[in-house]
Amino acid sequence: MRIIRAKDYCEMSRRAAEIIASEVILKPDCVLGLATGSSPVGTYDELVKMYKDGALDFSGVRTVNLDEYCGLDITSDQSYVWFMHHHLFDRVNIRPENTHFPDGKQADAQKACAEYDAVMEKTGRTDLQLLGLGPDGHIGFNEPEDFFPAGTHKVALTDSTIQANKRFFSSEEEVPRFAYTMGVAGIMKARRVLMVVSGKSKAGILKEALCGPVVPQVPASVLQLHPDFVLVADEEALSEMEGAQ
Ligand SMILES: N[C@@H]1[C@@H](O)[C@H](O)[C@@H](COP(=O)(O)O)O[C@@H]1O
Repeated sequence: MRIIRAKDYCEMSRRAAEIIASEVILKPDCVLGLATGSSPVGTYDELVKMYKDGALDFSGVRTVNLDEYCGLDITSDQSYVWFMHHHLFDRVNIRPENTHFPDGKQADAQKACAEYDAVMEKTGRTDLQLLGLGPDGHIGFNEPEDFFPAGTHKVALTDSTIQANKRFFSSEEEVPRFAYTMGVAGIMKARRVLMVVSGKSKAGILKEALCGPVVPQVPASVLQLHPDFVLVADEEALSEMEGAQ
């Protein structure tokens, strides 16, 4: 595990974007695993800046996103498809057909999950998987469980996740209760995993995930076992890990 300490959210975003950019420069047809949430927004902004400066070309890049809410139309501004278009895809020269998500509108969960696993299989091994960290230790939407779910699966969101994500909706009732998410095996098979974490509110769960036992009740703890795991976090997020690193 490598830990890159950033002063604040801005520096975290810049450092993470530099790591992603080097991937794209070295392998123009790389597969990027992408994440939603507020943590990677600054990283996407930095990538857009580099693209606009002529330093990055996304025309060969392929992407697989971690997750999608069940039931939301892709035109909904709460869907993760919309999020990715708004924050990254519509601002760079990525080909829309090279971007992939679980199909949140597919009511048949088995079909939706099998289809996404097949898409990932066809796309090939992810070169770099970007992750945020949920307040309960979730990665993607892999919520605390008694086991690590391997493949794409349907999850019931925990109350903590619903509470955390309701800020993006006009009311708590509107937060979808279910999502499709890439499984832990899908995340772990990436050649490199890059996690961005910012703020005091994540300090406790970050320490638990990276310094505590590897248990499925803290899904992010599995990252301790990844051979090329890079954490880019700001001082506030790292504040409880001092001395434990
Ligand atoms: N499914 C996403 C996760 O992939 C993300 O990591 C998490 C943290 O979000 P934030 O970065 O806003 O704290 O939010 C959502 O639940």
